[in-house]
Amino acid sequence: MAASSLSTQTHFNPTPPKTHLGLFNQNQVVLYGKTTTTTCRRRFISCSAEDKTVVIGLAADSGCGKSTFMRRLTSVFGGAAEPPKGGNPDSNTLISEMTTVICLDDYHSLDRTGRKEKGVTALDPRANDFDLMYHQVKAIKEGIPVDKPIYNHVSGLLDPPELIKPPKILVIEGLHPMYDARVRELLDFSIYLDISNEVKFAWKIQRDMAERGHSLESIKASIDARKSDFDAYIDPQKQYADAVIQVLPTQLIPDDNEGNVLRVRLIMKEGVKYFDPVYLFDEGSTISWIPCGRKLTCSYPGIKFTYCPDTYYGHEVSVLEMDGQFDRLDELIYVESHLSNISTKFYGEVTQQMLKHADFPGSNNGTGLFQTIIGLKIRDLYEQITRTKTAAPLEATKA
Ligand SMILES: Nc1ncnc2c1ncn2[C@@H]1O[C@H](COP(=O)(O)OP(=O)(O)OP(=O)(O)O)[C@@H](O)[C@H]1O
Ligand SMILES: O=C(CO)[C@H](O)[C@H](O)COP(=O)(O)O
Repeated sequence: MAASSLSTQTHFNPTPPKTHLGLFNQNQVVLYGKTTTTTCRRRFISCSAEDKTVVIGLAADSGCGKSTFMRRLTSVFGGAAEPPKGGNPDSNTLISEMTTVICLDDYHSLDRTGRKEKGVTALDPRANDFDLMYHQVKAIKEGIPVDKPIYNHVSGLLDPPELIKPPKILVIEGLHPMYDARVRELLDFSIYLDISNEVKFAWKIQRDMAERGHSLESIKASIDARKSDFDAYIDPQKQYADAVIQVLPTQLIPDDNEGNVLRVRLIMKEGVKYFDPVYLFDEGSTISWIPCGRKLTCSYPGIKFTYCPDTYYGHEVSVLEMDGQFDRLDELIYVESHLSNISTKFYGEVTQQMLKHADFPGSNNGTGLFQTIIGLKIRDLYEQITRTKTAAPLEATKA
């Protein structure tokens, strides 16, 4: 089915007969309710290793900066990310030359009315179809196009599906990319955006009051209504993430309750294939650095970086922390020059990326800085994986 034919907004049952899902093989399209035959990308008879899509998972609660992060990530790969051309205007998918970002809300098995009737939130696994998510992400990873459902956030209904062709890099973003062990296994790299309750509340107010006309009480009520499911189903996923970006109130201003200045921690798991954690000055040491002085303009409360080894859910990690905010973004080059393993292709690339998107939320603090660095690490990971895949057949021929 062509994406261009998918513009109606009728109620649609997203659960395909299980038998169809069990049938697909390397040369089949995993469709919503039926399976058809196709060939892999690059006209191979069957999919070879180098055809396989690299899959990245990004987990966070709603309103925690996933879209902003995605814009920074896709920009690292160049080109604008846009919804599928001629498709459903309410599609949640973003496609660029190298990347396709799919929103896991599309795997809601209950629409807005269905959730209300059953008394479950969208965070509850019972409102989501993990079997379909698993089979479709697996198929895409293997180079097979899929017919993915669409959850329409405007109508609250499940729309007819859209065709997703295997990209070079697939990002699955949403509430549950690391919830189901089978989906987790498919991820080449995973990120969790861990936004503390105070900060989440401040961001929600900023967006939902200013942009969506919601009242303070209704925002509070919606956060409270999701809290127990968030704690039960979303938050535990951070233990599986290869990198966590944790966003907390500043410690530079005693008893700060403004929420404007942030303390942001980049928690990076050690021993992850194709991922070398970033470090400050000296790998593995414990460092505290206040760069404010001649090279960096800092108004109150200044900027403080820390770097140290730690453990996180029983894993060895490196933690890089930035508390405070930049006054002048162009001076970030001074900080960048003291960071190592940032996977840049030229001196100043982090600063250039940050300046390019100076208008994005978080560009003057650690959220923007660490999201940009993770974007560069993902590019590096992708390049290493593809290099390995193309080198492997050559090695085999030599042997
Ligand atoms: N780093 C940041 N600093 C300050 N505010 C931010 C930051 N990131 C996001 N926000 C605020 O949070 C709001 C939500 O961000 P964004 O749309 O990126 O989140 P999301 O997780 O994609 O949300 P949803 O899932 O609800 O679509 C933004 O409008 C902005 O007000
Ligand atoms: O947690 C969410 C992820 O974005 C949404 O609340 C969920 O997808 C339901 O969406 P809507 O509120 O538009 O019905």
